[in-house]
Amino acid sequence: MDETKQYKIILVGDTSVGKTSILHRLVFNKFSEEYRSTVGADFLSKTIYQNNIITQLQLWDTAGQEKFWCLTEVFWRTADAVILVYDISCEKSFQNLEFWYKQFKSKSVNEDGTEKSLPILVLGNKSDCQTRAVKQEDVEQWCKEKNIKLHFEVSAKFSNQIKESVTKLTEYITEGEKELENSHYDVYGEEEQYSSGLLKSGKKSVKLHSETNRSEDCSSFRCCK
Ligand SMILES: Nc1nc2c(ncn2[C@@H]2O[C@H](COP(=O)(O)OP(=O)(O)OP(=O)(O)O)[C@@H](O)[C@H]2O)c(=O)[nH]1
Repeated sequence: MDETKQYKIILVGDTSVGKTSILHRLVFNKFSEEYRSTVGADFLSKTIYQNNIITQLQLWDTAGQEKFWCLTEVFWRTADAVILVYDISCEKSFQNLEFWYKQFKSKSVNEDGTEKSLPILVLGNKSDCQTRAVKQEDVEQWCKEKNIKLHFEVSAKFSNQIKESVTKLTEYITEGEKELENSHYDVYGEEEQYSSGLLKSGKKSVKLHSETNRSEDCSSFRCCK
């Protein structure tokens, strides 16, 4: 019988960087130019079949607008990985990665209060934009400082590197687990199958987190869309 794994992955990043668009591309293979801000958090699910392992991803789309952010320690306690998203055409969205990094670090603690070390994927979205404002090497340097191994530039609009990056993150989580079990796992060479479906739409109560400041976000600059 196939083994089944379930992972909860949380996307965070400034408003308008394209978190919802990335998930819609990944799950429904669709893209919309329209912008509707996320309130609270929603999740979409996706299943990956790989090496007789069925991996069910619960992908949480969170609000980039601080006033709609409502993620508590309890929510983060069950997280298996985080995706930090910035917009390659908006410098502020990259600068604010530090804010998002600190936010989730402060929230993702174990029950005994010790820090949880979650796998992190950094995505620079809107790689289709002509107006680049964030240098790839600056992001690489930032990732290096934080010991983050996974960084991709992606485009939700043109479906560039979305599937690949999330698959890589899934492999990374699985590898980490296997390492703990001290056994080998071959992640390459098997066909993947993706299923989609909106399982739940959450409009959560609003709680303002103001312990760490961040710069003005992308929405006020209206970067490349
Ligand atoms: N050119 C381009 N535009 C994109 C891309 N991804 C998203 N957009 C546009 O950027 C805008 C914001 O996208 P969303 O996916 O709603 O952004 P979000 O990060 O979920 O925003 P919040 O819900 O406020 O946190 C929309 O107008 C999208 O059409 C992309 O890859 N390329």
